[in-house]
Order: sequence, then structure tokens, then C-alpha cells
Amino acid sequence: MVLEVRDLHKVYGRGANEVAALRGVDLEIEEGEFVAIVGSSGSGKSTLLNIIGGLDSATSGEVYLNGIEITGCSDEELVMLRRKQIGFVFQFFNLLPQLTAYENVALPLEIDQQKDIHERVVEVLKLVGLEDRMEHYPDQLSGGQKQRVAIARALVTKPNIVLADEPTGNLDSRTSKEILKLFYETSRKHNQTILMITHDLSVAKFADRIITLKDGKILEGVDGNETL
Ligand SMILES: Nc1ncnc2c1ncn2[C@@H]1O[C@H](COP(=O)(O)OP(=O)(O)OP(=O)(O)O)[C@@H](O)[C@H]1O
Repeated sequence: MVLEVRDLHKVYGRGANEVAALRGVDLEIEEGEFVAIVGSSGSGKSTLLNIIGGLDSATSGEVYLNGIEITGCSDEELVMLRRKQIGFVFQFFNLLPQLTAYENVALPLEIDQQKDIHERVVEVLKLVGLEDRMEHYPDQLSGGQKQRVAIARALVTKPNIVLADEPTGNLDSRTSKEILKLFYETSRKHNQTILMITHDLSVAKFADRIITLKDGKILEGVDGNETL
């Protein structure tokens, strides 16, 4: 099991301002699975992803990544965990504009002082189909190409899990399909575990499994499309 979430709760604010964003979430994801979490705005998707990614703390409950309880980690441990075990892909790509595609992808390996950086960077850029755009800067790339660079950057450290937050939210439908196919193939061919959140069921349908969140809880026994 790559990811295990146990009875996760998150409460924001206090007193009259209290919001229960997660109300007892249980979740298990196996190695190589491509899982989508769907739910309407405010259902708790980002909160769940942020806690799994070590970017936010839980009020109670546990999250285990590859058997390590991340809900019990210190801030320093979380920094290392995010660097080595988690790849992030965001809606707005979050590339560094002053670095080329190659340099953006190499950065996580350089921060980690890894060896054989060149081979690995070229390998993932080929994987995402951008070997002929390595020296381009983000503003010389299309939206889909930028997202491919971001995916290459997420994959380059060989993370246990890739967390993708509305990865196609800023792309047209044809480009979205290409990016979703890339996720699908990466999970199949490279056994990469991917957890993606989206409010769009047509996007979620590319995943192996769809989980529906509603009011901070997972809906049991229903397909995503019955609830959106
Ligand atoms: N920092 C915060 N402080 C207070 N309440 C928050 C905070 N972040 C989120 N919430 C509340 O928690 C609930 C869940 O929010 P969350 O962002 O996780 O939902 P979401 O499903 O990702 O929504 P969207 O699709 O609109 O991004 C919402 O009611 C939201 O208003």
C-alpha cells in the first residue's frame, strides 16, 4: 500500500467560524494506481490533498505514505518527504520562468545533490514528449507543454506518489486529454501511483478509480457520475 488515510478530520477556525472540511476520511491507494477524487467546490478535495502532501496539518487521524506516518512528522521531516517521496503537479504549472524546461526539471535533483542528473532529466523529458523543447523557457511553451514540463519535474525524483491538483484546469479539452493520457500511461508503464483531484467528472474518468467527496466525507457505494 502506497497511501493509507485513516479517519482523517480537519477543522478550520474556531467557535462560530468553525468549518469541518474533512469529517472522517478513510482511503487506501495501491502502487501503480491512478485515482481521481471528485467533488463539488468546498467538498474538501484540496484540504485532503494538502494534508496527504504534507502541506497542511490534520486535526486528527493518520496518513501513511509507504508505511511512514506523515501526520506524525516534524516540519523538517516533511520537507525531506516532499522532496524525495512526493511529486506535485498544479493547475497553473508553477514553473520557474527564468529557467529552461531542462533546468526546471533538473532543479529537484540539483537541490538533492543527486548524481547522473543529465541522463535522468533527458529520460523524463523524452517520456513526456518534450525532447525537442529542452532549451525553451516556459513562456516559449504552450499550456500543454508547460504542464508536461511540470509532470517531468514531478516524476524526475521517482516519487512514491504524484499529487495532481486540477492538472487540466487551465487547459483546453484536447490538451487536457493528452495530459490525462500521459498520466494514465505513466501509471501503467512505470507503475507510478497518481492521485488527482478535479471537480470535472469527464477528467476523472481517465483514472482507474474514482472517489467522490461530499461535505468532507467519502460517498460509499456510488459512482462519481451519480453525485455530480
Ligand atoms: N484556510 C481555511 N480556513 C477556513 N476554511 C477553509 C480554509 N480552507 C478551506 N476552508 C473551507 O473548507 C472547506 C473545504 O475546502 P476545500 O478547499 O478543501 O474544498 P475543495 O473541494 O478543494 O473546493 P474547490 O473545488 O472550490 O477548490 C470549504 O468549506 C472551505 O471554505
